[in-house]
Amino acid sequence: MAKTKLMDFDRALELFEPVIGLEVHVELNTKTKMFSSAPNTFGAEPNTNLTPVCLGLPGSLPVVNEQAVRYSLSLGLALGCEIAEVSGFARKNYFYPDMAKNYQISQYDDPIAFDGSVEVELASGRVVHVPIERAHMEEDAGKLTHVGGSTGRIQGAEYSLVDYNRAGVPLVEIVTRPVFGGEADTPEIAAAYVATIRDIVIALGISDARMERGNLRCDANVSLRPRGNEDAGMSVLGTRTETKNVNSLRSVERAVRFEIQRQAQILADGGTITQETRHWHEDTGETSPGRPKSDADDYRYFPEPDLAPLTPSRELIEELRAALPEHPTLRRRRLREEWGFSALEFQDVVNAGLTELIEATVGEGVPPQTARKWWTGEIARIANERSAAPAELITPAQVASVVELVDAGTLNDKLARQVIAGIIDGEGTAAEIVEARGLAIVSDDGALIAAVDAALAEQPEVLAKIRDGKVQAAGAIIGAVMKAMRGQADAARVRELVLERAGSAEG
Ligand SMILES: Nc1ncnc2c1ncn2[C@@H]1O[C@H](COP(=O)(O)OP(=O)(O)OP(=O)(O)O)[C@@H](O)[C@H]1O
Ligand SMILES: [Mg+2]
Ligand SMILES: [Mg+2]
Repeated sequence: MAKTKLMDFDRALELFEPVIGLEVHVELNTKTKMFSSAPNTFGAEPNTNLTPVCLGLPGSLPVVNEQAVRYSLSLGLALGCEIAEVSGFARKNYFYPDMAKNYQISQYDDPIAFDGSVEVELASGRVVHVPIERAHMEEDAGKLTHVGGSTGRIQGAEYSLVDYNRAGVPLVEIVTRPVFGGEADTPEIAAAYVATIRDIVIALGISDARMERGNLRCDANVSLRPRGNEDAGMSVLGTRTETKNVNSLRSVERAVRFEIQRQAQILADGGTITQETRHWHEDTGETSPGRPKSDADDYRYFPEPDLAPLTPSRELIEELRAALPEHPTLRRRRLREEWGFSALEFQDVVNAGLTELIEATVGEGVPPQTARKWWTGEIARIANERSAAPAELITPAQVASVVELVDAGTLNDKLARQVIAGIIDGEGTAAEIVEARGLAIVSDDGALIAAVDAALAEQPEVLAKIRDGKVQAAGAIIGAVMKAMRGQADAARVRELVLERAGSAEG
């Protein structure tokens, strides 16, 4: 495939203002599906999580999942949306083999939540408010696997397999209004917005939110308009493309950036943008055309006759509002300040998914920087080595018990690492491991002095240097003593003793 002609990104921004709109689909982690009692679990044998409702078999009737409604209401509230007093379901009619019913139950002109705003913080610290048009409930379709052929798509495949386990899984689609005002950071805004949605649904506990599993998927709409229209708002918008199902944060950023550069080149060459869906290719970093799509796509929406409208009570809404968790962006800002971490330190913690563990460890009385050091250091290293999650290896209380022994002078950091390894291997409590492995620091000066004297006697040239006032030479002796003590000594105390004994040793 010929490489797509792209305009330099900075040049594209000189000529055009990028406008983006994001549609995020969130799969809810309810026990059962949106309209049936079929289990909502990932990874089951294909076509086993099914009831007649999932397949739309004649005579089957959908029933709304109450948990899914509560989750959707909570999400709507967390997005700062208004909640509709009455909202209904509608049939969106189209044919595709991943959908046995030939229609998807969705919401159309009366979504459950609308008119919200999400605060998004960029790496630079800039805060952007992304306006939310609507969040509506719908059901997921099944999953197709195309076999043979080279496109990975239904066209050209030898045959395709269909798994309806996902058909009927509850979804919320969150749709933004067009986002203006991004410049060089428009691609980053897109990724940071999706990250914030992910954080919100995780904080709410309503979705597993694993993008690689498709629990959270983003369609990225991008258009450009010539400079000079910045104040025109919605009245002058360029033609958009919609890149479908982008499934990582990095890909969202790359796909938006790519579309800006691609569209800019076409427009600058006097061409026009085709309104279409596009596919993102992780390997080449490019998008390719999908199907043409007009705003007037006629899905023949009509009210779902088998479902009554949703009329959540004021009491329920207020109950859910009161139970909302702290907004993840605000929570992060608060924790960062409370812990006194640098932006980089904090970002590392967030990226490693260690925020909650560090918070719990601090709750056990460990200073934040100490908690950070152990979780991002030794524990993360072992977790990585064993492809395990840190939380599965050791608890915050266990980490605190090790830190306590360090503070008490029983352990130094090196010994503490061995104790942590012992805890992870199930050898017992920190105290038991110190006892069983004989790990405690030797605080008996008698044993230390003997080791220091022996090391000084072995390296008379170093001894002479120390006596000449070259104190930095003591490092060699300290090292030898620490080695002789198998690390079980307090290095600061050893240093004191080395200087003391060198001064008094007879030459
Ligand atoms: N000219 C434009 N440039 C960039 N974004 C746009 C433009 N026009 C609309 N958008 C954004 O595109 C998204 C359109 O999503 P919406 O769900 O409303 O419709 P759709 O993509 O036509 O339908 P479907 O849900 O079937 O994909 C919204 O986020 C909207 O803000
Ligand atoms: Mg949409
Ligand atoms: Mg769309």
